[in-house]
Amino acid sequence: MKVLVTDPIADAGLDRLREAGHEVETGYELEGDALHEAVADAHALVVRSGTEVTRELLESAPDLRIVGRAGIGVDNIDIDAATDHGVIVANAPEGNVRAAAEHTVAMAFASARSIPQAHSRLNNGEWAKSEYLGTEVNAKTLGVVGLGRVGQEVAKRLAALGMDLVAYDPYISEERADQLGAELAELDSVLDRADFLTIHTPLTPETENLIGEEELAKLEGGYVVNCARGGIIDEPALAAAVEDGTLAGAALDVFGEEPLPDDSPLLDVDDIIVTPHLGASTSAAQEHVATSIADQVLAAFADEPVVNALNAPSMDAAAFPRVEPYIGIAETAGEIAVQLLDDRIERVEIAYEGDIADEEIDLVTASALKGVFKPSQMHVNSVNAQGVAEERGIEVTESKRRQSDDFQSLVTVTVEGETDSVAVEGTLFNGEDPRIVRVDGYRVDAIPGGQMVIARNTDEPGVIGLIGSVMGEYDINIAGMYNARETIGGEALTVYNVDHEIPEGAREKLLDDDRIIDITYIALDGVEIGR
Ligand SMILES: NC(=O)C1=CN([C@@H]2O[C@H](COP(=O)(O)OP(=O)(O)OC[C@H]3O[C@@H](n4cnc5c(N)ncnc54)[C@H](O)[C@@H]3O)[C@@H](O)[C@H]2O)C=CC1
Ligand SMILES: O=C(O)C(=O)COP(=O)(O)O
Repeated sequence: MKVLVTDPIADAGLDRLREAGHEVETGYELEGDALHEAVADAHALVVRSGTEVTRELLESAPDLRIVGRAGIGVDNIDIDAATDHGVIVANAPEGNVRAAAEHTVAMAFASARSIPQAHSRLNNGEWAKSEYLGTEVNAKTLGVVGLGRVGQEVAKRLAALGMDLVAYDPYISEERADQLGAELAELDSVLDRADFLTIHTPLTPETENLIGEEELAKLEGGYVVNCARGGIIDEPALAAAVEDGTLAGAALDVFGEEPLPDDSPLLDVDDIIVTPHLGASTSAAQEHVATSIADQVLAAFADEPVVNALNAPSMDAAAFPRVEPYIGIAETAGEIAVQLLDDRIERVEIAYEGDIADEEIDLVTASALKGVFKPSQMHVNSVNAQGVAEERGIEVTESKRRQSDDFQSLVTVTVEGETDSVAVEGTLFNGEDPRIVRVDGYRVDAIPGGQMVIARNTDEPGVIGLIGSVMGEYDINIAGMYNARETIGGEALTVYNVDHEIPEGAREKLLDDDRIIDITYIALDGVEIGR
């Protein structure tokens, strides 16, 4: 597989991918057409904040399985477009949290004590001691906007340095805030009370320009630190507020446009200090995020759950082995059911009975849908299966029942149209052998894999012989056969596991016989998740 890495990541991550046998191409300067060309045959794309992963870029990458963000923020990735293309997007949400929090604390101090300004004066030979009178953080109030992972780490550190905490975050529980000793309040109240305001939300449509001229005015006399994302604070308004003395200072690590252009108004103001998006740039953080993303790329290649997938079902690694066999069973059941349906598909129901009902089954459901859509040749996988169903107006339901009448666990995929409905049931024998045990009401015992032929025929002597001899004529070896019937002389269904594809000629020959109602050939490639 080819992994294209377009922003610098730690060698530990690159090595992990290479050691697993993959081709790793680094292209840190790639832009425009060169970037589109490089991604054209990539199976994974690894980025940081420097690469815009747009819909157009994803369209240039037909083989792409995963975009790995070696860091937290994914505002540079069009996740909806990735989902539409069946591409997993995963980030590394933990590895750089402490680095970002420490940088925030450093920036708060640097701003409050004018460290960069004083340093620069001294480098110029000026001993400007009398010009710098700083502010202590002790006994001041820290306003935190976004009390998530980074915000909490900042809050803990600055609380330990004597600050009172007040936070604005509509999506965090009162209980969690209490544990941190933070009071939750509305944004206006946080702005009124804070001496230092620190931003830690992601950049989203909701947070874009969250802090504008009016908000900055409420913070009068205070300091602003932004180590989250440019675009959350209105930059011209911030430059003006610091310039005219409404604010004491600002410290910024992130900007609306990166790299920060030379003519940015932020660069002309002495009390605004800046760093070039360094929050995550420590060796420990970089090593951690690079290896985390490498592991997730490898998981995606191996069709295993991707732990920090943002647009695909993910699952606890310990539970995966218990669920994995059902992923293949459900896909097969979906594929068989839809091919036997004599109708336009309107609903899919996936029913879980027995032990499997206690597990996280999102991946299994996605896989059943993948099977349902497979014969349509659409590019459907566990990432976009739900979306494809929705787009097509196909209703998807799941049901769970702890008891199972005959099996330890049973997964039933039912596809329904206006007038027809077909259910296919699968289970694991002895906890390890996957079996399809019922097809459209007929009890069978078929191995879900390889190539299968499902014959529906009238139940009368000679039909099985006929099918056998036509298969023989076309050199098709039968590996297994499971026959079931409704009533004597009624309709029968036979599942054949075969070693070769059924040529159209054989199918037609069989269908020419009145006793054969239908012949469905299904080539199954077994468990294949993520693609
Ligand atoms: N400067 C740098 O190098 C780094 C920057 N970051 C930035 O920091 C951001 C936050 O990272 P984490 O704390 O790990 O994310 P997180 O998801 O753990 O926390 C974000 C918090 O913001 C809150 N939030 C969301 N919308 C909000 C709104 N409209 N108003 C108030 N609160 C809102 C959420 O409820 C959540 O608690 C990232 O999205 C990234 O953009 C992260 C790491 C390094
Ligand atoms: O992890 C994040 O969200 C960051 O902002 C870090 O960005 P970077 O990986 O240094 O480009």
